[in-house]
Amino acid sequence: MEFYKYQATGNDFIIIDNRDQQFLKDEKIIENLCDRRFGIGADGLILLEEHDTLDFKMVYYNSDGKGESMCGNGGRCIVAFAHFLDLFEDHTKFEAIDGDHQAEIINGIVKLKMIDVNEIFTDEDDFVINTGSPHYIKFTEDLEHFNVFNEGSKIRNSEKYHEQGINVNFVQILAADSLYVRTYERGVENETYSCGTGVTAAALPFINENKKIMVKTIGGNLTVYAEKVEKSFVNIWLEGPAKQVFKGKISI
Ligand SMILES: N[C@@H](CCC[C@H](N)C(=O)O)C(=O)O
Repeated sequence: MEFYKYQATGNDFIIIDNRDQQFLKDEKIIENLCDRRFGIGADGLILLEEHDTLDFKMVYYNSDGKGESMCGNGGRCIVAFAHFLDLFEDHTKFEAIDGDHQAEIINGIVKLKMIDVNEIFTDEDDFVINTGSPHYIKFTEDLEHFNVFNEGSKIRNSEKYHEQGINVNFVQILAADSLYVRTYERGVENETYSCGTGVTAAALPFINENKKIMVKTIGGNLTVYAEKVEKSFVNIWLEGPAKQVFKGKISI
């Protein structure tokens, strides 16, 4: 079976064209394929499937083989893959676990429309925001020297969150429209180089008259656009590079 490897600001994914439904959706197989020592290695695995009315369907799994949430960087990668497969010209619409998404691609830069966010919850001094996947947002200083793995896994495995899990984003404010974000991802159970839904969640509290927030991650830069309408955030777009890295054959 043929697979492709894509990365979007260092968040990396195995992508398989599953329009023929040949891929066996088995948690252990997906976990093994994503293993960086015994498999191909990736933060997640994504299947591109047929859709009745839209260009395609995205089926996402974290590297632990479980798939219960949306992946923003994975969404941008599958748009680049669908473009590579000639499924659309420059604008597309596809279905993911959290609903339908519009996207566009220009010169390898993918802009993905995210779901509307109707509420920002607080947890002590921190925020909890669902952008298709659940995110804990904690502000910190000197993020470069911060222990994201230790502090992130503490919150993710805390009594309040351990059952459902949560992605934990540490955010340093660089300017009114510029952030640095590092994320401990549930389902990878480690820090990843970037998390699209996490970057989006981190940017939303900064959206007011300012509709564009630049976000630095370990793997590169992303831009979040959104509009605030009363307590809700609408017209949310995540923009950044998404790239095919290689292709190969799975021998299982
Ligand atoms: N890397 C992703 C987020 C993937 C989902 C997350 N790990 C979860 O389980 O909620 C992104 O770019 O959004």
